[in-house]
Order: sequence, then structure tokens, then C-alpha cells
Amino acid sequence: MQFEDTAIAGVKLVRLQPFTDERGFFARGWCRKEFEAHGLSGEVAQTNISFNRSKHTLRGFHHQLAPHQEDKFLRCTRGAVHDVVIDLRPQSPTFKKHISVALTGANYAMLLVPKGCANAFLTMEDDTEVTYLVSQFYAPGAERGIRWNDPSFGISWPVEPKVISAKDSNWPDFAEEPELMPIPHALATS
Ligand SMILES: Cc1cn([C@H]2C[C@H](O)[C@@H](COP(=O)(O)OP(=O)(O)O[C@H]3O[C@@H](C)C(=O)[C@@H](O)[C@H]3O)O2)c(=O)[nH]c1=O
Repeated sequence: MQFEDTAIAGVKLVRLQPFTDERGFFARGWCRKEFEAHGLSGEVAQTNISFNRSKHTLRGFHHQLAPHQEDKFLRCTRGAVHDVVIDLRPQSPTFKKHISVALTGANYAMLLVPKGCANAFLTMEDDTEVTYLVSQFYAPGAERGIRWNDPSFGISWPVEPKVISAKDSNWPDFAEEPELMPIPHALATS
């Protein structure tokens, strides 16, 4: 596996190192030893599969508050996504900056999203599947989000989303203290 730094500290693009022969190739898709050798946690609590029927489906941005913060390690196993990561760590030199990466079934690129960053992706093909490992269990009460078009971040998406959940369209405007922000689905039931 080859680990490449991105413009946001701790967000790594990981590429396969394939052993190719007449059958095709073999490559490691995740390795605790290699993660630890790069100073990264090799903890895995869940493997998640996200299937998206239509292109231009948007999921995110999502992150979990401490003590449930997660490292996520994503790969698009079928189709293609435009993945965006926002740095939400106030002490980081790239606080509030974002990066975008194309993850596709064909390029096998993988993305490590560390604790304190929020992740979202927009599918670019029908029948797109993303598989990802997360280091913490899902904790709905600790989940927070950023609206895909929140003006605080000025993110330029390749196209407007056509399919998006009510939760993700209604995240409130970004506030620097996310623990004080209301959760839209909690508001809806109060
Ligand atoms: C994320 C998650 C959801 N769920 C449930 C809650 C809900 O009923 C249903 C769908 O949840 P969501 O709408 O939040 O799923 P989704 O929008 O796909 O959430 C994901 O978005 C991408 C961008 C990420 O980065 C992921 O970490 C994750 O937050 O699945 C779990 O049971 N476990 C989980 O780990």
C-alpha cells in the first residue's frame, strides 16, 4: 500500500501496490501493521457498505463528537464518487479547509479520513457502492453534520445533488462549537 499525504494533515490517499500476473492482480486493501508503521491507528469497529441507486446521490457531511470520533477508511468498490473531506479540528492549520478526491471502482484509490474531519460523497454513476472501515461504533447521539452547501466552506461540487436525505439537507449552518448544535432529526421529534 502506498500512503500519500494530502493538503489536510492526516487525510491520506492510499493506493494499492498490485502484484500482477496472467490471472489479474493481488493487493492488500488494509493492513494493521502498515497503518501502524505510518503512525495511524489500525483499529476497526465496523465495516459499512453504502449502496446508491442513482448518480448524483449525496451523503454527508458526517462526523461524530468525542469520545466517539472515528477514523474512516473508504473505497468505492463499484461506480464512482466525488468525495470531500472538511477539516473541523480548530487547532489544525487547515481548519475549515477541504479537499476533494475521485474514488472509483476502477482506480481502487482509498481515502483515510481521520478523527475530527467530516466526510461526504456525491455519486457520479448509478449503482455506486462505497465500502468503508470505521474505528468506532455508530453513536447516533454524537453524530453531527455539515450541510453540503454551507456557505462557511464554499465547496464547489461537480453537479448539484439530486438525491439527498432530509437529515443531510437540513443540517444547520456551521457553528464552531458543534456540541452545541441541534440535531435536525432530534428537533423534528421535539
Ligand atoms: C452510519 C450508520 C447508520 N446507521 C443507520 C442509521 C439510519 O437508520 C441508517 C442510514 O443512516 P445515514 O443516513 O446516517 O447513513 P449515511 O448517510 O450513509 O451515513 C454515512 O455517510 C457517509 C458520508 C459517512 O462518512 C459515514 O460515516 C456515514 O455517516 O443507517 C447505522 O445503524 N449504523 C451506522 O454506522
